[in-house]
Amino acid sequence: MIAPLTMWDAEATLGGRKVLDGADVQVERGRLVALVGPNGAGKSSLIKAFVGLLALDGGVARLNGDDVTTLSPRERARRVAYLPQERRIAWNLPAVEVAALGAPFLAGPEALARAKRALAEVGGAHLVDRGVAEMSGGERARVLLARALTTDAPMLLADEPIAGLDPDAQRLVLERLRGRADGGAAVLVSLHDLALAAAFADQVVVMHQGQVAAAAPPMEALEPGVLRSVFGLDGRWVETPDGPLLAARRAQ
Ligand SMILES: Nc1ncnc2c1ncn2[C@@H]1O[C@H](COP(=O)(O)OP(=O)(O)OP(=O)(O)O)[C@@H](O)[C@H]1O
Repeated sequence: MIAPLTMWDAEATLGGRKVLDGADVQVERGRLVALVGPNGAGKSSLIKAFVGLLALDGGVARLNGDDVTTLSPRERARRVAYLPQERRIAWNLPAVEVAALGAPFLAGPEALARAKRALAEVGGAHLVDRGVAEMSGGERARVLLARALTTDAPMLLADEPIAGLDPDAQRLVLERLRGRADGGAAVLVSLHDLALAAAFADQVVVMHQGQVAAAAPPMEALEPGVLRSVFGLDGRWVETPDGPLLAARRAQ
């Protein structure tokens, strides 16, 4: 059966620069895939291409078998929840109303109830009635993540969902995303923390200069050769009872 999220041989250009250069990615139902890579590697571009916000020059991005560019915005929104890297929210609305925007297909009270549940899921129950313009960056990030979870779509793409969160919240959010995958969703998440990627993902896709440098179970994808050639790190993995730890220093 075809994976819900599939991208083949994707090519894309921004400002005259090739930002995707033959990228292949698949995310199966029930899987959490971590997208990692240095700054500028093309992670956001790849995620945007999946939701149809970046046009491909070549290749194809499919949502449940359909080329994303053939789907209406409404149909895209039904199929995929998207958390952009950009955390700006223009209006100072209460958190619950912002989170409810993730469920435009539901009646108001139902959307608000689901939004409240999603806020509680990400440790934001206390934020429900607070205006989003009067929040810290990490609090606002939780509200936007709740908006994506409110969608309840079978595919979930999150661009750096744990950036700016405290260590406890980082793990909480990854546990929730893991939970969505365990519940049957196809989840693709870009991350900079390689140890958390290794701890939570079924598979790690390493991007480098618009290409997929490795795609495999975490330890295999993030082997010392890849750590050195892609990230410039001399690194090795140490197994601990609490999960794998990365011991690393900048390569000389
Ligand atoms: N609007 C734009 N115009 C021109 N070039 C862009 C634009 N947005 C991104 N780029 C370039 O595209 C390349 C890929 O950027 P992208 O944001 O996909 O990387 P990323 O892996 O998500 O990086 P980061 O970890 O820093 O978020 C980079 O070289 C970047 O400079």
